[in-house]
Amino acid sequence: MTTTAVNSYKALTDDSAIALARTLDFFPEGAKLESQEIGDGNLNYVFRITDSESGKGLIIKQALPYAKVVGESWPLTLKRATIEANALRKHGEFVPGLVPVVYATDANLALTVMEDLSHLTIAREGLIRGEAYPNLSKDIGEYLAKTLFQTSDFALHPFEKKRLAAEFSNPELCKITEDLVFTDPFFDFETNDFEPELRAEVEAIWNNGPLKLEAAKLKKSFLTDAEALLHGDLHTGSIFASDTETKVIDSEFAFYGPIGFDVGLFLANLIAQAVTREGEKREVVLHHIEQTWNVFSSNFSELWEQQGIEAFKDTAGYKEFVLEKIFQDAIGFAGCELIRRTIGLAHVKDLDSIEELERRIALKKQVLQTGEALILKRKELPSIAAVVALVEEQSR
Ligand SMILES: Nc1ncnc2c1ncn2[C@@H]1O[C@H](COP(=O)(O)OP(=O)(O)O)[C@@H](O)[C@H]1O
Ligand SMILES: CSC[C@H]1O[C@H](OP(=O)(O)O)[C@H](O)[C@@H]1O
Repeated sequence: MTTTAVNSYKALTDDSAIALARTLDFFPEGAKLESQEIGDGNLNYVFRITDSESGKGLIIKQALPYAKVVGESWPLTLKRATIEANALRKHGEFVPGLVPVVYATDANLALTVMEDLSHLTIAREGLIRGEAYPNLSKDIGEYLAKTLFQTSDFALHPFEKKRLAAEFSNPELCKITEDLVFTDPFFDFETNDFEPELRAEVEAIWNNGPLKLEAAKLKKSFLTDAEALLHGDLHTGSIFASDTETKVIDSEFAFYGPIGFDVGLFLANLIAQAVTREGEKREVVLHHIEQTWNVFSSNFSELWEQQGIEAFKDTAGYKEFVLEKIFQDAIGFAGCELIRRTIGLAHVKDLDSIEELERRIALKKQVLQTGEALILKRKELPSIAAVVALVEEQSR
């Protein structure tokens, strides 16, 4: 059910969200509906509409014409709602169990109406509370392999791949990532945000020529390597989880980019969680880091063998070359994400919620060092086990 009425843009209120929900063929006529705005992200409104008798609910996500976290001084395209809904649907073709169902969209109102996942927890929140989420890395490894392989030139006719790349052209949201992940943290720019206790480490980054050169190369890859339809912002706050289920949401940053970007962002957010833990609880997250790559690469390899359409697919060494490039990109992108989540505009709660200043600063210094090492050593690290060993080494 896609809404067809021609509406001009207006921000929803609880009342208009309920009125809109009534027009969808979802709730019984006369149902007692309640609305709550539950958005906790940086950009959009999210209304949860529930039938107070049955408890049944749906989600209406609305993009604002600006970035919510900054306000009207940062205008932002409403087209991101269409990108998000279309990316959820496209990825859902390959991993139907790992994304929410999209029930309806309205491009003019910048709305996506989707499955209510409130029985799950945002993975970042659960991980901060010490949850293990036993299926998380297996599911995300599979999500990454299937969505990225199936939207790449290795699986699609070149006309279809280029049609999709044009459909998912997303310059304004890409610009946010180009600035906030790849540029601003490496310069003395106003958007950066860090504790005064980190100033010496931050200035060392701004003055580190070899590090900046590698960050520039990674930015170039992000700008130019149109390899597959990415999620574009795959952090643990974009994933709902429980012990048995995993669902990826919030794909408004989707575009055709380097496969390693989605992989690297997820790994970085696991690393930012791992460093906050000790003992067995840390081992759980370190295992997720290894398993994500292992499941991704074995699924990707299997898809290559069984469904690949590339003429060179059986040429000795080509698959290994492709996987090695993805691995090195992923490790470098993970390094950039770790740095930006520590000193850039948008931080992660895993680190920021540590109340004791001394511990928070010590862990942030460690994360910065890990980020730098991942960027600089990405071509020397032979395996995901070596990446985990590097994370461990930085903790000592
Ligand atoms: N399908 C859903 N079911 C239940 N809650 C949701 C759903 N989608 C989003 N939310 C809630 O809204 C919050 C913000 O959603 P998100 O898509 O991350 O917004 P933003 O684009 O602003 O980051 C999520 O952290 C979650 O709490
Ligand atoms: C001003 S956008 C900052 C930051 O927010 C986005 O994340 P989310 O929408 O999940 O909160 C994205 O990571 C951007 O880099």
